[in-house]
Amino acid sequence: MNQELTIAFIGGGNMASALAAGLIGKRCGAHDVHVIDINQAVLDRWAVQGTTVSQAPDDMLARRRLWILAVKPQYLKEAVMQCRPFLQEDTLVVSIAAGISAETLSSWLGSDDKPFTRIVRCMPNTPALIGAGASGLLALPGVSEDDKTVVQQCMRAVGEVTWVDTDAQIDAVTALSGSGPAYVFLFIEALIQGGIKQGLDEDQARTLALATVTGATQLAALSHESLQILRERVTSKGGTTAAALDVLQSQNFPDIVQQAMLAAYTRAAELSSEFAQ
Ligand SMILES: NC(=O)C1=CN([C@@H]2O[C@H](COP(=O)(O)OP(=O)(O)OC[C@H]3O[C@@H](n4cnc5c(N)ncnc54)[C@H](OP(=O)(O)O)[C@@H]3O)[C@@H](O)[C@H]2O)C=CC1
Ligand SMILES: O=C(O)[C@@H]1CCC=N1
Repeated sequence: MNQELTIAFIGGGNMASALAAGLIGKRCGAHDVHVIDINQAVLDRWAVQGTTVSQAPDDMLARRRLWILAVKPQYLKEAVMQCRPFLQEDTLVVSIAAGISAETLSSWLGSDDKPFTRIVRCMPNTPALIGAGASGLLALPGVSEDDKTVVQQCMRAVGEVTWVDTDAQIDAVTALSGSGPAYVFLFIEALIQGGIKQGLDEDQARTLALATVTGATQLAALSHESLQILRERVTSKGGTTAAALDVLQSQNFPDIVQQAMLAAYTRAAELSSEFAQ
């Protein structure tokens, strides 16, 4: 564990909690983490874990090397402006906010003649809570290789990591893995409801649905075969799976998923232009 790493979460809600659950104990101790959140009930939940907390930025923030900006995009500029006076030369800023570009953050954190460039945009997801997350990362040019390593090691502590080159690609990561757990949860909910409609009780349907999605995912990850081959192995000619897949294909299931992803991507771009500069 790297005891040198000190972290501040600006915004201590769902995603900050998921990240901290993976980071505390692996990358830092609870006492190395400072949480700033306007909501006292949220802070009370953090304080019992042994982190320091405050409702507004203070000197503790200046003493935290890694800042993780974790408020909703709509509140990010206000939060950044409140935190900016505490920024140090060696502060490394990671923003997990959907849609807000690295360039916009750079202008908020810096001044016209000196934009702040030690910024990494990160798009994580909530399975980070159990160390099974997936994150996309984008570094501004001011980020050193050492800083990139720090961020990469943090995010590796909570799951898979991939670096991308553009804000548009971070929006694509948002549409795929950032929002993706919600699509999968909806699919599992539908499987459970389908099982119940066909006569299973809720516990049975839930157990089978979760085991099916986990098993299929693990098989896909461990197998050397393509997803298409794995799918075809389930699909006996004239059998039950073929009947089900016919319905999914005729309703354009792949297209529906891609339309949903496009809506997420488009919303990220909207947030970007709404809050730019
Ligand atoms: N949830 C997810 O799956 C993912 C979220 N993200 C991104 O993470 C960010 C946080 O999302 P999420 O954790 O879901 O949101 P939450 O609303 O759960 O958490 C944000 C917290 O920040 C607090 N807050 C608001 N304004 C300020 C401020 N000025 N200073 C300090 N704290 C403040 C909020 O208080 P209050 O509730 O009282 O307003 C809330 O407790 C978003 O930008 C989102 O795009 C990225 C990937 C996945
Ligand atoms: O819904 C959102 O906007 C955030 C970003 C990705 C997941 N949750």
